[in-house]
Amino acid sequence: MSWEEIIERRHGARGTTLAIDASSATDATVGAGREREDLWGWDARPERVVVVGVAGKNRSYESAGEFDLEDSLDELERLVNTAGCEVVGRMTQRLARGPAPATYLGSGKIGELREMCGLPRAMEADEEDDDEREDDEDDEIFWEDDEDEDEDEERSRDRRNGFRVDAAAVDIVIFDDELSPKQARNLERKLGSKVRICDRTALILDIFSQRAQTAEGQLQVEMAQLEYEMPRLTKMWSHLERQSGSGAVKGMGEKQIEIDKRLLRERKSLLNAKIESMRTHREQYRQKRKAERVPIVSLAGYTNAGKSSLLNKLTNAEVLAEDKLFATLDPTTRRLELANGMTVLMTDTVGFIQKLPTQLVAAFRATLEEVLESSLILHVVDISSDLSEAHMSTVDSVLDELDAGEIPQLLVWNKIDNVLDEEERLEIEIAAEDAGAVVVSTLTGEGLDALQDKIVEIIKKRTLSRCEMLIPYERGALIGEIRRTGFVESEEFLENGTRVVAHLPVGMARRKDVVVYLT
Ligand SMILES: Nc1nc2c(ncn2[C@@H]2O[C@H](COP(=O)(O)OP(=O)(O)OP(=O)(O)O)[C@@H](O)[C@H]2O)c(=O)[nH]1
Ligand SMILES: [Mg+2]
Repeated sequence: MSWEEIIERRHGARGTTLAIDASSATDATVGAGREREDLWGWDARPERVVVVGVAGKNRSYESAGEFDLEDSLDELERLVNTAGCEVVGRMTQRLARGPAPATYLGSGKIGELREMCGLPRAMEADEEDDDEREDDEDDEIFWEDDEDEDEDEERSRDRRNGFRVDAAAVDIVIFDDELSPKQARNLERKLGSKVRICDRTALILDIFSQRAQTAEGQLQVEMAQLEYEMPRLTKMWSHLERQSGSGAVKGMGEKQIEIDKRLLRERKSLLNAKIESMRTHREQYRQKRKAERVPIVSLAGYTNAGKSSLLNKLTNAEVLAEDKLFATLDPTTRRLELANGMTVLMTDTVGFIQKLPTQLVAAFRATLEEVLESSLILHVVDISSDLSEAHMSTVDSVLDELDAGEIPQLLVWNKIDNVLDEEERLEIEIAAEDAGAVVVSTLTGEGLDALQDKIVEIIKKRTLSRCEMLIPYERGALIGEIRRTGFVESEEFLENGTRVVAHLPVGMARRKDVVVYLT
């Protein structure tokens, strides 16, 4: 049995957690679904989702630069839509100490959630078991309602009213944080078999697995999915044990878990080997590039900030740029000739998001190694978003996690064309000066010349050293190379060669074999 089959058994017949169909992950979701329904006579409507989030009291959501609970759920909804599903309801709760360790939500809220899913508020007595009571005790110790709850309830209800909640039709409940295996097990029991549960991490992993184009990307996502599934395996067999209570079945369940775990472990080492060999290949390629001494400029930023659009605009690349989260997964590199003739390699990368699954960060580290080698990171921000500060700090912390925090960074505040209010625009421009950011619009082209100048200036300052040299006439070709990798400040034709003052990459500036250094 392949590990996909194991996962299939756990998540239901259609494979992935959400059963996303590649064709449904487009804007035409509903239309495509309906068409198929007409053709085949079966219901292919998008799956209906209720999103659920919990906030802790200890976070001050009021300060700028942080996502509040509703923002985070808005983003989760966009993820759900990106995955081709439809959000029909939303539920929030503020708990003094954040999500309840046993059940994520407090028990009162779980009743409400059951109602939202078309189930009776209270569980039937025979649905409860020993494990359950123990969990409830846990709840009492760990969660208390916040005094602000009334106000929060109000907000939550407001938003919820905006949805078409047809209780009986809820297919999946998606939680805004990664659920621990214990939380997932308890919630599954409390919501019954009609409704599937899923969390933010599994949702993002599903989107990634749908979108990965290259073999390497696919392997990395599969690896991350394995890491996610491993600790959760027990869950799918424990119901057998509970139902029968018989020793024999219990034994069988345990045995099956062992077999599954072994299968997953084997798959994991196979993946590891494949990833490792691709890495070696990539390394060779990188060495080749290094030998060329062309500086690398990476694009990093929150998902949907406009990284691919910027690469396309500057280099006429044709990378897919669209109004979807995680449009880009696999890195693309293009040569970019800057205004003064200097060439850089510009690399587009996967976008970041808050609560980015750690399994993914680990799995994508190999791809993101390019970022680590770059001379400059362009940190692209959608400055027209209300959450731009929160996005920036998320990106900074992911870059830190990848050990890229020390690489020179240039903030590129994009989508300025979206800011129509003059006063707001002015404020952004003033703030940009303080932050050393360049304000641009990849849509209108505004600010892109200034951006290129700034890239040149930084690369010149950070990675080039100024030298004055005499290049013999027979080595004239070298001047072409100097122009490509650095800048020529002045040239003067002397008797025994050309006197050149130039800014060169450190490696090149030491080529004493062909150059006579004057300073
Ligand atoms: N109004 C406006 N829209 C923009 C601008 N730049 C990009 N967009 C739009 O923003 C959306 C996202 O752009 P992408 O270039 O795909 O963003 P990305 O950062 O590559 O996103 P991921 O690959 O998902 O991480 C697209 O719909 C673009 O058309 C801009 O300057 N102004
Ligand atoms: Mg992109």
